Amino acid sequence: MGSAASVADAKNEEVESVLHRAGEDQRTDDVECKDVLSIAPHNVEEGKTVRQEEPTSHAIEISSSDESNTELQDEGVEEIETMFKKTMAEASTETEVSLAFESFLHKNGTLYSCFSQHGSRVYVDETNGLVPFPDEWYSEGRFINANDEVKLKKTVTFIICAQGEQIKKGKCCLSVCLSEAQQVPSQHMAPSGSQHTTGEPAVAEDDRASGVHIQGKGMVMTYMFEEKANTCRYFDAQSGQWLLLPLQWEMNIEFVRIRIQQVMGALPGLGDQKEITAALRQCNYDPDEVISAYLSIFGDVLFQPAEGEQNNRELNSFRSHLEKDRVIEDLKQQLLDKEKETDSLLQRNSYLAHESHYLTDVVQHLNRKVAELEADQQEARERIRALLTRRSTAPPVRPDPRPAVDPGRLQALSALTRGLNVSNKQLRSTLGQWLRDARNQMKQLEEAALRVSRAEAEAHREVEELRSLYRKEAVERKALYNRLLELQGNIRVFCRCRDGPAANPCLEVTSEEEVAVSQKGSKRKFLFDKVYSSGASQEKVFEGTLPIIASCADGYNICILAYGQTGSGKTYTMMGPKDKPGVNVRSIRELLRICKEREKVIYALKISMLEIYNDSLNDLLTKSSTSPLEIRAQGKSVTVPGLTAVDVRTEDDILNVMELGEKNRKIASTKMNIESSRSHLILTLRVEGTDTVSGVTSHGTLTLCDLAGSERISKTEARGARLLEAASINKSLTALGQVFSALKCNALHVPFRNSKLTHLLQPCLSGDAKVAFNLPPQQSSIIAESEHSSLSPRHCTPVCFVNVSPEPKNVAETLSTLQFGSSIRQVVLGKAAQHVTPAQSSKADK
Ligand SMILES: Nc1ncnc2c1ncn2[C@@H]1O[C@H](COP(=O)(O)OP(=O)(O)OP(=O)(O)O)[C@@H](O)[C@H]1O
Repeated sequence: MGSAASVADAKNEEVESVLHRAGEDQRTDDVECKDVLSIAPHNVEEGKTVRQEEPTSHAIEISSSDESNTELQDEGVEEIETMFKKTMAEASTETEVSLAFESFLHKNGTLYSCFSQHGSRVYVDETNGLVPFPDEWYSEGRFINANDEVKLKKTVTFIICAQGEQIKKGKCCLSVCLSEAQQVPSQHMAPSGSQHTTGEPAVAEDDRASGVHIQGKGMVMTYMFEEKANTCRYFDAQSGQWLLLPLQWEMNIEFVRIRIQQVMGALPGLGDQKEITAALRQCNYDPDEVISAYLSIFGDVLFQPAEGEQNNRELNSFRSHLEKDRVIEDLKQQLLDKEKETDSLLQRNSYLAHESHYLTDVVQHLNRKVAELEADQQEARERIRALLTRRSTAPPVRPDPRPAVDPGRLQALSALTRGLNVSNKQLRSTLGQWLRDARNQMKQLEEAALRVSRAEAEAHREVEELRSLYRKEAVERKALYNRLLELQGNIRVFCRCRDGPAANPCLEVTSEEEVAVSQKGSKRKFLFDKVYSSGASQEKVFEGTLPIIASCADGYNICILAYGQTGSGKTYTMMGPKDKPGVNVRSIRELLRICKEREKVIYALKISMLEIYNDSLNDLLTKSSTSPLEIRAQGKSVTVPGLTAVDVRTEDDILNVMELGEKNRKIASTKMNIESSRSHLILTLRVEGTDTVSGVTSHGTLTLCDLAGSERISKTEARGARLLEAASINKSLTALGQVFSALKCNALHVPFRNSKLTHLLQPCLSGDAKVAFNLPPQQSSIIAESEHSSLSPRHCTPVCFVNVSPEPKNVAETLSTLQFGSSIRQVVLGKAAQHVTPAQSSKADK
């Protein structure tokens, strides 16, 4: 085994070296064929041409172009023969030489031709010839049609010729890549046969000339004429003409036979030589074209060698299948055509049926007509006959003499008629013109109306826009005005009208801010921050005071007053019935809610109630007081020593306290009010809040004051004690008016001490003596809360309800009350002060 292997290796090396040299020779020599399949002796000298023909048919011919170098040629021939004896010893015995031809596509785009033999591979380099295939290239590219390589192992017919004589002929098996084989140019496919035939000397040297034995004719000379396509003809001596050779004979000509062999060698599956001959004829005797034609038709099934009969059968069956398919296709097409034809015939048929139906109807109709006409004709004939009969019997009728016509009159009539006709024509044309004009005018009018309506809509839209703009402006103006008042610190005055008689009320609420009073035919209007009509609910009325409540929890003194004539609804507004609580209850409820909401602040609420009756103070939360209460003033701060102050936590606590105070209030029946309050009620709620975070303490006071009735004494018809009450009430209310007057004109002295009422209300109606500490905001969450809730000074200024009655008999009091309210509305109190104690000094202050 070892020796055999070494012998084989040595043989391969030799082949490889020959191949390598051949590559070099190809670069330097005038080589006719540069195909990598060229195999040449390494010592072929200059002047010799190594010619490789028909590489795809694998027939190799080596011929010399220089006849003078006979010795060298002989040497070359010997060497070639030796080499082939070595390398293709097996060829003659149909043994395969495992020399494989491959194409390698490098990733840089270059296609290399390679050979491999016994596992070693070389490739053809443009400059260096055959070079060992680098290992790294395996990962840098791929072999093309490597699979086909195995399939295309073919038996190679080789003929070695020298000086036109065949010196060696044999077969070997080589592997060739299909792609390469297909890429071989067809010009290399020149016929290789050089068999000399007997016949005409003119074509004796030509390989197209040949001879064939034809039955009955003997041996005839053939020649491949190069016409438009090659055609094989034989020379008919009898006729002296070149005649077309039948296939049966043609396939035996060497020229054709070689090509048949080539085709059959490449496609072992083909068996019918006659058929191949026919194909060759069709392909201009180009075996490559025939092979590719077969391959394109039957595919690579032809690479598999098949038994002749079986192969024929398969091919025939394939063809018959193809034929059948074609026939089926034709039949299908015919069927489609027939179907279309049938459709059109059916359509035509239905159209004709329709036509026939219609024509039948027409014929019937015509028949009826004919019958009618015949009947008419018959009748006419009978009548003519009757007339003829009558004429023959009756005397001739004389024509009536024509009436005599006056030609003059006839002419006049005719002229008149013509004139009338002309007039009529003119009238028509005038009328037509008028109608056209009228239509035009109508059209113009319609357009104008359309324009007007559009303009109207536009104007309406503009008016609406202006209105909405005006409303917006009014709201903004109002807001600005309110803001101005807030900045100034004006007392807020709300007017509430109670219900009255439906007929002739002296009061009229003209807008949300205006009320008008009619007296003796004249009307006076008063402006307030808000006017509530008799229908306004307790909730609605409270809404006006709601914003100031929160500031009490921030350490401001808040005061809400109710002023008005007896029976005008002051107590109703402030206290209200149980089911419709008034401002007092609602304010305290709101305050409790706010205190509860502020989790970081601990609030302590104390409530006290007193009345000012006949200019003396009564504690309404105790019955045990013996000595009258006195007011103690300390700067602008006012206290009532000994006044009961009850701690309250819940709404119920407050309601109970208020109920107790109400019970203790001095009430008497007046002519104006069955349950008239004869005293001023002052309910004070002190709110002390301690911030658990900063330790800052706030001291706010909510003062709710239900003043006694402001009626004139004469009207109450009071006597005795009632008279004294009334006088005292009037005095205190007058003092209140004087205080407001002084405040309004910014007087240096404000007479707060003229009455107990004004004295008690001093902290609410003036700048407060207790000045706020100048604390940084972060130290006081109370201040922060206050700022956060955007409280303006306005939110801390007093609120005064002026209650009025619409009854005409009370018009004077109503006017007086409204004047009072309108007057105090102009009082400017300035910025309210916040009462807070810082954490460090809170103890000292207390
Ligand atoms: N807006 C109102 N809606 C319904 N009833 C009202 C209204 N205003 C007043 N009243 C009723 O009119 C009567 C008199 O009202 P109220 O006692 O509140 O008047 P007053 O101004 O407090 O009188 P006085 O000064 O004499 O105490 C009460 O019975 C009260 O219920």
